[in-house]
Amino acid sequence: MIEVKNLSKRYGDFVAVDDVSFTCKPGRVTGFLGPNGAGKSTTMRIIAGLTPAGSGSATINGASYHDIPNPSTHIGVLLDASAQHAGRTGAETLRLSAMTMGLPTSRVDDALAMVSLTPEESGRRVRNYSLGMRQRLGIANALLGNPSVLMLDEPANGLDPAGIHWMRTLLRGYADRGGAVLLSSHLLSEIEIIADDLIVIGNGRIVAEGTKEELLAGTGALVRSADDNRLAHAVAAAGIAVHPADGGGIRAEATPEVIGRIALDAQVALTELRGGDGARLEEMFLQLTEQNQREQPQGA
Ligand SMILES: Nc1ncnc2c1ncn2[C@@H]1O[C@H](COP(=O)(O)OP(=O)(O)OP(=O)(O)O)[C@@H](O)[C@H]1O
Repeated sequence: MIEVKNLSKRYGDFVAVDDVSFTCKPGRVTGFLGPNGAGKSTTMRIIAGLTPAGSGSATINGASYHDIPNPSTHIGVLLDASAQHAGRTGAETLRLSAMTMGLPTSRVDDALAMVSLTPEESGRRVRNYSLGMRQRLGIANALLGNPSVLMLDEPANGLDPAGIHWMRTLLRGYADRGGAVLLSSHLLSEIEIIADDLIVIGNGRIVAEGTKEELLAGTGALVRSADDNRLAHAVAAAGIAVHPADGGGIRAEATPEVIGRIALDAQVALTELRGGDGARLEEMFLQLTEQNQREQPQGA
């Protein structure tokens, strides 16, 4: 598993990762969600030993990357699927990787089979690969050493819905066999499909974490009515927190039953009433994204 404790990283005065702690557990697919520039790649690069931590620690199965004798047999990493050599075939790419990692080249066929790349496809040059095939090849590369931990930076980037479902099946199977997966995304919709657990990061800090069910359940109610102002006053008068909802209507921190009862008493006709459906996570994420766009450092 991956354990990150009080990890921080500065670039000059800019704090890219700020006291980040989380655990990525065996048997679980953990989604690392945050807008562009939130600090996901920096955290992953530190875990993979490519960027030194400012302070704090990141360990894989209890040891930091540089202290593991043959790291690729513990952690498979995909940080940039477009970084593969375009002139080599997929199979050549993997054979070279296997040799570099000191692994038998027999692992190449296993890894290709795991990501469903056919012999015809793996015999093609990478320059002729679709984005989806590049992602598959990158994941095959990460799986070569039969590691117990997989760490993938934006693996679903650019994949179509079928590709995303394929990835979910692959990662689900891997986690069901006891593996721990950490994958990042800047899209809530991707993470919702693929991950079991979520870590949400914004401006270098963890802002929410928990199981997908916990975070997406939301406790509130979304309500639209003939008179949202009057309803909001009635809800507030009942001592319930109320906020404007994205796209109109209001979001109240109570169950739909309670809100329905208040609307009835206040004689406000409802046009829509439903459970929060993760609206809070979505709103929080939208706010983070907006905030982040304002707070990008100069020249970054
Ligand atoms: N080598 C560097 N020097 C200066 N600033 C950096 C460096 N690497 C990253 N940063 C800054 O740190 C912040 C976090 O970047 P990071 O790449 O970790 O974010 P991210 O969440 O992975 O976003 P993205 O999805 O855009 O890759 C960004 O503002 C970025 O500009």
